[in-house]
Amino acid sequence: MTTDLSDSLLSRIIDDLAEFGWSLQTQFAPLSLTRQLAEECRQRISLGTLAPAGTGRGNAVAVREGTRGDHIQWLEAGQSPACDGYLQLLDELRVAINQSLYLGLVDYESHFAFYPPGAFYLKHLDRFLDDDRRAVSAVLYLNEDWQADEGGMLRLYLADGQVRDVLPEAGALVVFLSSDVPHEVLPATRDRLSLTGWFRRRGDGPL
Ligand SMILES: O=C(O)CCC(=O)C(=O)O
Ligand SMILES: [Fe+2]
Repeated sequence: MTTDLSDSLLSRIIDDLAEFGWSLQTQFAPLSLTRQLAEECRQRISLGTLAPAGTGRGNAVAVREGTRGDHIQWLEAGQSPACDGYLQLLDELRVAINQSLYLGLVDYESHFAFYPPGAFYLKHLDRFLDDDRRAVSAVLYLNEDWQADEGGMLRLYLADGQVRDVLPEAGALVVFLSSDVPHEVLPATRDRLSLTGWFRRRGDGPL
């Protein structure tokens, strides 16, 4: 298997997850890849293929402007070299997490997300009431030269009571335990692009 992620990067993420329940790697993906992904996201926005995100699943899915204002489109393998390159990196991370932390992660589901200026996502947990397969959340940001005064931070409420803000700067990957870390997306003054996804365990029930 090709290894595009360095051993030291993988160990930092795994050690952080085990010790703190989250990890931020500001230089996870190369700029060449995040530029292609940002370009692809912008094309999809202009083609109108991103749709307002719902919250919840199945019958519970509802587009509630008050809760989240992002537009999303799910990724599928084979759509573009950039998307496949990203999915390959995340799969490497999935295998490394399984080898060290025995989480039994079987796949990774991911979508492009576009927050227009002013859009936000209120404080929530990345777990559905009827589906506990999402175990580890991972978000890659695609925005070059993000300034703190432009807002758009991901605010994490950690188990030890600390609150941490993450800038959505291109190339940065934030990873956290889906059931343990409530978080919110603060409104920004500029477009905010990302790839948000979840490593999943095998489900217990018939779904
Ligand atoms: O974009 C982010 O920083 C986080 C997005 C998020 O929390 C979600 O889509 O569940
Ligand atoms: Fe979330």
